[in-house]
Amino acid sequence: MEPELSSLQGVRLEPHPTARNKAVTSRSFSPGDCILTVRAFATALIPSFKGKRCDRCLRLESSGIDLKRCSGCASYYYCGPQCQTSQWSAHRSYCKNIQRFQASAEYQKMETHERMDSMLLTHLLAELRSNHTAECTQQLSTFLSLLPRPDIANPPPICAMNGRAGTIPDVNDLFSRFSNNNFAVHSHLTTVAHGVFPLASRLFNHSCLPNAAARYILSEDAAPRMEIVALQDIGAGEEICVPYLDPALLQSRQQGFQLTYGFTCTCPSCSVLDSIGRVPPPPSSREDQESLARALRTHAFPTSPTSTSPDFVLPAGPRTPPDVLLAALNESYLTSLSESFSAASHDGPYSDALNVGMTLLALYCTIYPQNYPQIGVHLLEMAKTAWNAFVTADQNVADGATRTENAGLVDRAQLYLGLSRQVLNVFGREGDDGGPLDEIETLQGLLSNV
Ligand SMILES: C[S@@+](CC[C@H](N)C(=O)[O-])C[C@H]1O[C@@H](n2cnc3c(N)ncnc32)[C@H](O)[C@@H]1O
Repeated sequence: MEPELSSLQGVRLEPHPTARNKAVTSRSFSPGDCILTVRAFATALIPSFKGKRCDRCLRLESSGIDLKRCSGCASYYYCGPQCQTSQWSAHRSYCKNIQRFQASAEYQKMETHERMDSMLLTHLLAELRSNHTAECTQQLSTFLSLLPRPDIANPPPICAMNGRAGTIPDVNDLFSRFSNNNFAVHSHLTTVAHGVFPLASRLFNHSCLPNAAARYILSEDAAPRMEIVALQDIGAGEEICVPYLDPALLQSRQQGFQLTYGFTCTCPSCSVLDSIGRVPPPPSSREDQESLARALRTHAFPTSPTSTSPDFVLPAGPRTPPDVLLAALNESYLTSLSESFSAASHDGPYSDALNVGMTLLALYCTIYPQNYPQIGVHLLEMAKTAWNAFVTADQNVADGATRTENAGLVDRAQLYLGLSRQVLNVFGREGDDGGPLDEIETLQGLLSNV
């Protein structure tokens, strides 16, 4: 058994019929419990964050964080001498070569995802050349024990390295474990980097109705940490699954599992979609769209009197939709609801935003499992929209809304904010300072002063 597996607490591996192994709990976990915490073996910033985040700890430049450029390559940025020093032993092997490599024709002709792979592989190899600690040896042993991707592609070009190499595994062996064992590192649910976390890869299979999710902790002078958080009550002996792809990719996700990971998902959500076969397109007439939206809201919130009543509750988890709702499971329906909500919640009319926002919430609750963070973030956006509608209330009255409707907006903002807090407290904080939980407190302060 790999050394890292023997010291695990609360989780053990068991055989899985098609995925080799599965991680099961050896005790129960409650929502919000941290099941596992692991440090990144290697990371690479996504290009749009280069120069805006520290290349070592990934923290964002801000009033308290002043990034300094590496004077050797002028391509890497650090939040301070501690991050630069601890990265130096690995960074120095490619520091003098990285500019030439990234300007080269072979790098320039690569697609964005290939460049990400190239940089992540470069960083991983540099780490292996420079780091001979017991932790590094363990992480390498776990990484090499991972299932290789199904169709082994050629590794991308990597940056030339200086200095002695020591014993390093073959690049093909490393790369064959890359794409199916690679995590998007996020801050406030926005992807900022890709990272290799071997133990988490070894343990967790995918489900589109996951009972756990990964969050990322960024702290000064440390490689980012991944924490696997329980989203629901998980009994002893249950499998722990995380989402590899966004479950909202209702039609495209199965192809993603096949191409990138080489498996067919048979989770309950995929089984329902499989039994439906071809999902009809969303209706085109306004009348049919409204009737679909109404039916979806009734399906998602059967026990709630109305979406504005103080008794409004979120469902305990998604239920299979009846046939009349099948068009709502077309991926394009979610896209169009999101776009309509986003446009109206920024520019108004806010009443339209709140209306379409409730339909989008109903759809999220039909797709995502209970306490999924995207549900909480959407509820926060709903609360902000109700607040914006309230603060522009005089204008609304001029536009024909009654004063009673406007007074109800504060109660609605409060209701959505409470539900958002309930969901996001389970996922907890991740990434940079600030973020949704702080925004909730700011809005709470404003609401309390009305
Ligand atoms: C990150 S590894 C997961 C750990 C893996 N079970 C093991 O024993 O090492 C990813 C690989 O596990 C398999 N896998 C993950 N989730 C699966 C699922 N829901 N159904 C079937 N295979 C799955 C696929 O082969 C995938 O490429």
